[in-house]
Amino acid sequence: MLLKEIREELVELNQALPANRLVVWTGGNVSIRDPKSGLVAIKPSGIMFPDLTPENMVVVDLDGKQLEGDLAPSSDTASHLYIYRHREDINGVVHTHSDYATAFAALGMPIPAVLTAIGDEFGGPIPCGDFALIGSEAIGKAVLDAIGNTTAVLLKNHGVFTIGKSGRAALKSAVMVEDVAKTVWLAKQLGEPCEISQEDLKKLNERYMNVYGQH
Ligand SMILES: O=C(CO)[C@@H](O)[C@H](O)COP(=O)(O)O
Repeated sequence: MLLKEIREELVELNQALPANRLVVWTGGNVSIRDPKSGLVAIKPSGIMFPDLTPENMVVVDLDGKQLEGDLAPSSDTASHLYIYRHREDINGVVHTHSDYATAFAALGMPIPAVLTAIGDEFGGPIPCGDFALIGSEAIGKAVLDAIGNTTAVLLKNHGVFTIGKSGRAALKSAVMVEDVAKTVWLAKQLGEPCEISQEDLKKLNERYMNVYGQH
């Protein structure tokens, strides 16, 4: 069986979606690209998260040819693959419908850069990309058209897509998006949140990426 360790990690990352309250029922999906082979492992479509196992993960090549797995792959497979084909630096893609971030998406509204946590993690506002129908690579194109240099994007009327150098990095971005979306939503109930300057956003992001934590 191909990609044993990646399959195990992929189950863990997919199950982290409901555990972090980023999805309900069978919503959302995670994929990981194996940097060595270039193959992608992705969640099967419409399966309850507790029923995901390393064996029922689906392995596809970058053109979408199913190499392993008996179940149909995630509905968003073509879009994940579009992202991997166009971004060699990305090895993890996460899609969620997390509540607060998706409320912004329902309005087609970016999340403004009004918290240091947004500067740290995203370096600026979290953009909102165009509406795209589910089932083709259109969502992947909308993600890359809007995402710029950051790791998260809202898709209008839909939800959240995040990308990362690894599946875990993409998951972290998805958790952070929901956290800041909630705080910004709360702030908007009290008034108009204050934007952080471009200069300070850049400084926050550089410190977080290069100094924060253990180096
Ligand atoms: O919103 C969508 C489709 O983009 C998904 O999040 C589905 O809700 C889950 O689809 P599968 O990955 O299970 O096919």
